Amino acid sequence: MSTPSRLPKLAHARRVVRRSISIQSAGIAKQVLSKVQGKRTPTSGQKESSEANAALATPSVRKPLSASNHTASSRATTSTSLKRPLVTASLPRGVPSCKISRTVQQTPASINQSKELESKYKETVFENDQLKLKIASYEIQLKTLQETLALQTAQLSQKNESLLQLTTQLATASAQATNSDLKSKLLEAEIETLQGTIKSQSEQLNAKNDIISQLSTQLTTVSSQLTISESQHKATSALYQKSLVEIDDLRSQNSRLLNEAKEAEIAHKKEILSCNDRIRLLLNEVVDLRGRIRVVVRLRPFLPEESSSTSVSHLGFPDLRSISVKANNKSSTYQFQHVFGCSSSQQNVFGEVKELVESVLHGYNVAIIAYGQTGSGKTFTMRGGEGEQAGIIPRAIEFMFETKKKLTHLEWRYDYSASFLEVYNDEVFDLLADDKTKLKVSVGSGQVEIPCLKSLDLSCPEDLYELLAVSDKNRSTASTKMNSSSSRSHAVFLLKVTATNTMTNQSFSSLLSMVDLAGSERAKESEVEGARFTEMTHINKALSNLQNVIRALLKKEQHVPYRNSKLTLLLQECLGKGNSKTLMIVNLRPSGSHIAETKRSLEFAQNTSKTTIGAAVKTETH
Ligand SMILES: Nc1ncnc2c1ncn2[C@@H]1O[C@H](COP(=O)(O)OP(=O)(O)OP(=O)(O)O)[C@@H](O)[C@H]1O
Repeated sequence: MSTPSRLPKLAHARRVVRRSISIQSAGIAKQVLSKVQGKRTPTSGQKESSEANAALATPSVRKPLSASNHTASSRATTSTSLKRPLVTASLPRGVPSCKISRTVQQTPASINQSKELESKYKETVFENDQLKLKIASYEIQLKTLQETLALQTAQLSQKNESLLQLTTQLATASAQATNSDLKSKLLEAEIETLQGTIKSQSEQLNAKNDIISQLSTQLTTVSSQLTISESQHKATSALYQKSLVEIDDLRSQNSRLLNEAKEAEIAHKKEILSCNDRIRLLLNEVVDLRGRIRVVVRLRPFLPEESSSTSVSHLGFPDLRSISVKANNKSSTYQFQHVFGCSSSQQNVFGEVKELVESVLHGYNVAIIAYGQTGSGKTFTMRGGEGEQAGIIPRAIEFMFETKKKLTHLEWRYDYSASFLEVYNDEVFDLLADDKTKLKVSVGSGQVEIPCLKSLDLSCPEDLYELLAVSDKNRSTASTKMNSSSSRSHAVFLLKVTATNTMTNQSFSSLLSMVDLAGSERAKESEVEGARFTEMTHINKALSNLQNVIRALLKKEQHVPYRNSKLTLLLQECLGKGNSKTLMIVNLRPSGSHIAETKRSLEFAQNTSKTTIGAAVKTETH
């Protein structure tokens, strides 16, 4: 802050300079006046008046000079008034004193006065010279002062510049201060916002604190509960440990009991199995007692289209095992294992067959053969329709799967696989194959072998229907006078059974053949010719050969002519060989118009079962 302190000094310097200039100027003016007076020799009144005029003619120096001038003037006046008398009052204004002196008469007084004036003049000249010297000295001083003034002016302008710079800096500083003000206002606003935030957060904090205090209370409650629970837990743990020991004891007891139970179960199963085996043997004996080749008869009902001739007066049913035929006033009665009348259901028929199917599950080979003239119901009996109309084949399969399930607990495992073939014109064809190619049949080591025959595993009863759907498409049928959809071939369904017992390591395989023979009819009655006649010839030849085989078996002949036809060759394993059992179902038409063929069928059936126990006995009455 040097500037403000310097400013008064500077003003003071200026005043000093101005005063000195005024004084000097006043001095100079005096000198000039004196020179002029010196030339004109003014009177004191004129001199005073000139001084006054000069003082008045110089307005710039009038005022500052007034004091000093007054002093000088009064000094001059005083000196004048002391040294000479005042005559100016008697002189008119503007009249020079010299002129007065010339006009005045020179007297001694005036000479003295003149001498006095002369000495005064000399004094005045001297004073004038003194003044000139003073003026010269003042001029030098003035010059010095001017130089000083110039120097000080330059310094002053420098200082002014500095002052300006300082002013600029001051302005900058003040702008910065304004900026700072703005910033501070912003900060204030920010602070205000922050204060608001702090306030809301404080409120939240308070709310949270409330929650915390509530939680603390809860925690205290829970802690006390926990303490109680811990003590309970300790008590429970002790109980648990005790229980664990008891459980271990029980476990060991349990495993011991389990082992005992297992052993008992095995023993029990073994006992059941041996019982089962005994039952099987007994069953087999019963089956054998009924005859290894058994025959049942089934009379089908009249069909809707046969309603005009519904009389069965030519047939008689003395009991469940007998049937009588009246022809040409001659009545013949035939006895069989069973005779099923028109009203017998598919289930009734299967009831007779079931024990043989069971024999297959016991390891015996079985053949179930449907025999009869065309249209007598062979296919219906073997295949049947849907639901209650289902025939022997689907029912046998169903029964086998049921039995398989039942025997699982005795550790028996059964696997079934099926083939379906037909013998047409003494050639064998696979009914499950895509193309109809002849199959070769050979017998090696007592077993029938058909190399390319398809065999499908049955995992459930439903698999059978897929198989039958395929075979139905391939079966050889034709429309004849006797049957609109007559089977022109012998259809043979083969079911191979493989059984193993994991407990006893027993295993066996057996075969169930279910045969739907082609219709046995006379050429004359069927009125067939050409290809149909050839078919019929082959059909009858095969049936006749079947009869021959059965006869040979009945007579226990050494040679059984199985090889005489493909049908008997195929069926030999189930037909008479080993422990095989055969059931023949002889189907009859109810109409009296087929009485001759009915009699022939009954004759054929009688011959097949003649020598077995319980076999049909032919009795004739007249
Ligand atoms: N027990 C029965 N109950 C009702 N209808 C039957 C019965 N037996 C057979 N039929 C019907 O009689 C007709 C002929 O039967 P099926 O075709 O089974 O004779 P088939 O002996 O097989 O003849 P073919 O030897 O010519 O093939 C069919 O329409 C069949 O539905």
